[in-house]
Amino acid sequence: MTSQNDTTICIAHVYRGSFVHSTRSAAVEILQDTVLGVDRAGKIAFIGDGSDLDRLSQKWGFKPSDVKQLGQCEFFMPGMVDTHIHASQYSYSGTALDLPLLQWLNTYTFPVEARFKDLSFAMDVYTRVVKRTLKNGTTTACYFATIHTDASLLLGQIADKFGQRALVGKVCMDHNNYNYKETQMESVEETKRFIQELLKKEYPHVRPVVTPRFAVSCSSDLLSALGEIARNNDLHIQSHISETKEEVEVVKELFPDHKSYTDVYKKHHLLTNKTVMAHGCYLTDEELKVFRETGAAISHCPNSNTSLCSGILNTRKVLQNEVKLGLGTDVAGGYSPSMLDAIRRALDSSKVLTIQDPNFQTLTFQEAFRLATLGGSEALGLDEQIGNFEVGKDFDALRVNLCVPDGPVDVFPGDFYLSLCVLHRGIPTGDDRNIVEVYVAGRRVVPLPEK
Ligand SMILES: Nc1nc2[nH]cnc2c(=O)[nH]1
Ligand SMILES: [Zn+2]
Repeated sequence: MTSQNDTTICIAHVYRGSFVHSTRSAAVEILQDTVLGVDRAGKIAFIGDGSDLDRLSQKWGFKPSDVKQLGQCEFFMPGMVDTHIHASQYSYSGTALDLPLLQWLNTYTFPVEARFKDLSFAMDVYTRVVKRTLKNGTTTACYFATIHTDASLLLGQIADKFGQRALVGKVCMDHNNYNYKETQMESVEETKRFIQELLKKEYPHVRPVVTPRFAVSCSSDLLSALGEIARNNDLHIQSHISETKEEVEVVKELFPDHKSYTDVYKKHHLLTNKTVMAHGCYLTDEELKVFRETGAAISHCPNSNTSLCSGILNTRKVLQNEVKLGLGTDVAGGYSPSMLDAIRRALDSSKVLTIQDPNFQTLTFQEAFRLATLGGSEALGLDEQIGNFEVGKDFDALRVNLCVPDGPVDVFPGDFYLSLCVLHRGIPTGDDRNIVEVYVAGRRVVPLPEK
């Protein structure tokens, strides 16, 4: 269907049914019997009431018979935003979780990442991780690749091919015990080449992100150079911060002239309103204040935090400090590529804090849902474009069916009307089988192409 109305917006698709999303004022809002139109550019052109269909069809120039009606057990929710995932670690996810972070990196991670010099290995792993995360409803991923420029460019190409929205980072590190590193000059030059070549491709939904691995593996000169590259090109920045106590101590020794771990990144111009830092388990109130002032965001990676015994992020404190917060899978420190898992782990880890202190205000299910969608879009500075169903935003959406044959969720007759209760049941028990279609900027990307 391609209809053109008098304002020359061409409507490509119209859906009718239940929609659930977060807004600035409501952690979860359920829109029953709603009609949503998507234009040819993949943007949401209108949202209206089902009872108003005739008027909407005249105004927007579509035929009521072209409307795609959702089933009784179905609803649309916004695509999920994974604010921190290592595409290059996907091949060993679910294994090698028996060491603390710094040993884990040297023992398992760096040897695997070193293999990405081989583009055929990179092609295999990156193709699988993009397909797997899309099937699990990740419409936007903020990826770490490896130090290899050409393999990192390949990740961008694969995300574009399968239609995933992605920030892709060529990892930078010039300081490390293991033989997986670059010189400072190589790191800077290759980062510039990566940015230039990725931008030259003009992929509509794939952008480069400046990626110092973390302060432990970067010299001060490299951090400064990367801060400057990000500023000169108005780019996103991603890294890790305060994931474990041991790491915080190492950073203190490496950067004795800095007030805190946060101060290291701030002084090197790496904390901006386009920065997302993973973990942050041990950030002090003073450091959180710096995050708020700079507009930098935190990616909460609960699966990884428990799998590597790193720590527990106090999400309530982060939210109370008005620091932007999203969720990340942190594959392969986190063993699951699924953002539904990230929602569940965020709730679990918050409950552990309540067990330790009954006065701790546990994260609600609704808040966790928001972190995975609108919160993630805010953390990546993409909330003008994605994150919920608002007119003018891109239609990044998941069509969820709670009653798929042989699916993991049992829906009872009284549940058919979409309610918070049904949603509440679907999130803890549902999985990728329930995500029957995935859309990025209006394009259907799941089911995946056959070949
Ligand atoms: N979880 C995790 N933390 C890191 N800190 C520096 N590099 C990494 C990594 O690859 N994974
Ligand atoms: Zn990470």
